[in-house]
Amino acid sequence: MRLYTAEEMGRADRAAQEMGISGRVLMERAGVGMASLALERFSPRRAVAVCGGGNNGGDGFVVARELHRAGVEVEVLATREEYRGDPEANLRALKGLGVRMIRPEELGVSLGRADLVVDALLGTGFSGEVREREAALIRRINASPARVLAVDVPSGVDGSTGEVRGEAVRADLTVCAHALKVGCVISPGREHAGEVAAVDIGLPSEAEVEPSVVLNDAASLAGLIPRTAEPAHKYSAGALLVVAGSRAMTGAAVMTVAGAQRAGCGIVFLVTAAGAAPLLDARLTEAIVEGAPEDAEGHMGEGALEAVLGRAGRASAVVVGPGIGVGEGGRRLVEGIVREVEAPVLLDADAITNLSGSDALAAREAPAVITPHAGELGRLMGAGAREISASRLRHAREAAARHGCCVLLKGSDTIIAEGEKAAVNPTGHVALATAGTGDVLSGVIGALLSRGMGAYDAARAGAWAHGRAARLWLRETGWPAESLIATDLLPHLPRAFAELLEGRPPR
Ligand SMILES: NC(=O)C1=CN([C@@H]2O[C@H](COP(=O)(O)OP(=O)(O)OC[C@H]3O[C@@H](n4cnc5c(N)ncnc54)[C@H](OP(=O)(O)O)[C@@H]3O)[C@@H](O)[C@H]2O)[C@@H](O)CC1
Ligand SMILES: [K+]
Repeated sequence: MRLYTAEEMGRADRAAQEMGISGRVLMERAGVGMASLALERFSPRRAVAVCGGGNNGGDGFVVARELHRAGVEVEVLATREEYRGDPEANLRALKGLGVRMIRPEELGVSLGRADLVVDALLGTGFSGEVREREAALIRRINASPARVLAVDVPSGVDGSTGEVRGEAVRADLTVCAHALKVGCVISPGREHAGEVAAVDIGLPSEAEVEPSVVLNDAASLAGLIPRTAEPAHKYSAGALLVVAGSRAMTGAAVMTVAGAQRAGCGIVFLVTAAGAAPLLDARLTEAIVEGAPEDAEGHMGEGALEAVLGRAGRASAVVVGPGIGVGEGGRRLVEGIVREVEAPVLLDADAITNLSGSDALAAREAPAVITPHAGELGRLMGAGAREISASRLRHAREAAARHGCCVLLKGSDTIIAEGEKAAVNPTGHVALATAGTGDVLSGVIGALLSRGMGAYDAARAGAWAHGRAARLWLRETGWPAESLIATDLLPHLPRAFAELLEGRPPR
C-alpha cells in the first residue's frame, strides 16, 4: 500500500495529466469510489456534504451526486460564492439534479437530521492552521451525532504530516484518492481519520512517484530478514550483548533478552548490575549473565564500562538501556559504549535519557538505533513530549539527522527514520501500551542487528513483528487488549517472523 504526501500526489496527478488523463476524470473516479464505499459502510438515508472551495470540495460534489442517485436524501453546503473549473462543473451537475443547497446558517438543522456527513471542506491543499470560518464548520461537524466520511483527509489535518493545529474533523472513515495520505496514518491525524481506505482512481503506474514515507507493511519487508546460513554455529547466527537491568529493575533485562532469543539470536550475553546478576542468571537459562560493579543505588557504575567492553568484542550487536537507571554513572556507561563499541548499537529507555545534551551519537561512525517514546525523544532533543507528539514525523527525522542514527519513535503509529528514509508501522496496537513491551522490542531489533541486518531494516522488521505478535495474541486468546502483558508477546514472535519469512500477506 502506497503512502503519498500532498506534494507527491500532486506530482503523480500532473504526470497522469501529461499522459492525457484529465483532472476531471480523476475527480470523477475519486468521488464515485468514495460514494460507493460510503453506501456500503454506512447505508445512509440522509446525508449532508460540506464542500470547500478547492478540489476536495469538487470530490465532495461528486460524492453528493452519487449518494443522491442512490436514493439518499442529500443536502450540500458549498462554502465558496463562485466556483471554477472541475468543481464548478460538478456543482452545476449537482444543482441540475435538484439537490438541495444549504447556507452555513442552515447547517446545524441539517446536521441534526443527517445520519452521514461528507467532509469535503479541506484536503491536501491545506496545511497550517484552519481559518476561523472553516474552524466553525469543523466544530459543527464534530458536534453532529452522524457518522463522518472524510474525503481524502479529515479537514484540518495536514495530509503530509498528520499535524493538527487548531480544529480538525473527527471522521469514522477516511477515503483517500489513489494512495493513503501520510497524514492519515501518523498521529494525531491518524486518530482523526478513523478507519482509512484508498480508492482506485485509475492512475497509470507510469505516473507513480517515489514516496518519501513508506508504509511498513509485510510486502515492503519481503526478503529482508536473513536466514542463518550453513555451516552455522551460535556466533554466526548472531551474538547479542544486552546491557540492562539494575538491582531494583530485573524484569527489563529478562524481557530484552527473551525478545532477542525469540528473534533468532544465536547467543545472548547479559551484562547487568552485580546485585541483579544471580537472580537473572537463574531466570535466563539460555543466556550468559555477568554482573558488573554497581553503585550505591544498585545501578551499573564505575567499572561497568570495562565489563561491557570486555564482552563487546564477541558480540555482533549491543543493546543498552532497559532498566539501567538514570544518572552520572549511567551517562558515562552509555557514552562509553557509543564511543567505543564498533558493532551496531541500539539505545533504549534510560540509555536515551542518559544521553540528553550529549553529542556522543553524532560523533559515532558505526550504526546506531535509538528507540524512544515521545518523552524520551523530547529529553534528547530538549523539547516537551507534547511538542514531539504534535509533529512526530518532523521530530523523528530531525533527531535522525542531528544524531546521525536510525530513530524509531514509538507510538501506535511507530515511525522509523534514517537519513532521507522514513516508514510508518501499521501493526501497532493499544494492547502494546503496557510495561515491558518496549524492552521486548529492543531485544528483537538487537537480535536482527546481530544477525547482520542494517539499522533501518532491523528497526522496521522488528517493529512489524512486535506489533504483529500482539495481534496474534489477541486473535488466539480472544482476550481484551488491555490484558496483554509484555511476556505474552514472546511465544507469538516466531509466528510473526514466520509470516515475514514466508512473505505471506497476513490475514
Ligand atoms: N491531486 C490529485 O491527483 C487529485 C486530487 N483530488 C482532490 O483534490 C484535493 C486537493 O485539492 P486542492 O489542491 O484544490 O486543495 P483543497 O484540499 O481542496 O484545499 C483548497 C481549499 O482549502 C482552502 N484553504 C487552504 N488553506 C486554508 C486554511 N488555512 N484555512 C481555511 N481554508 C483553507 C482554500 O481556500 P483559499 O485559500 O483558496 O481561499 C481552498 O478553498 C485532494 O485532497 C483530493 O480530495 C482528487 O480529486 C483526485 C485527484
Ligand atoms: K476533507
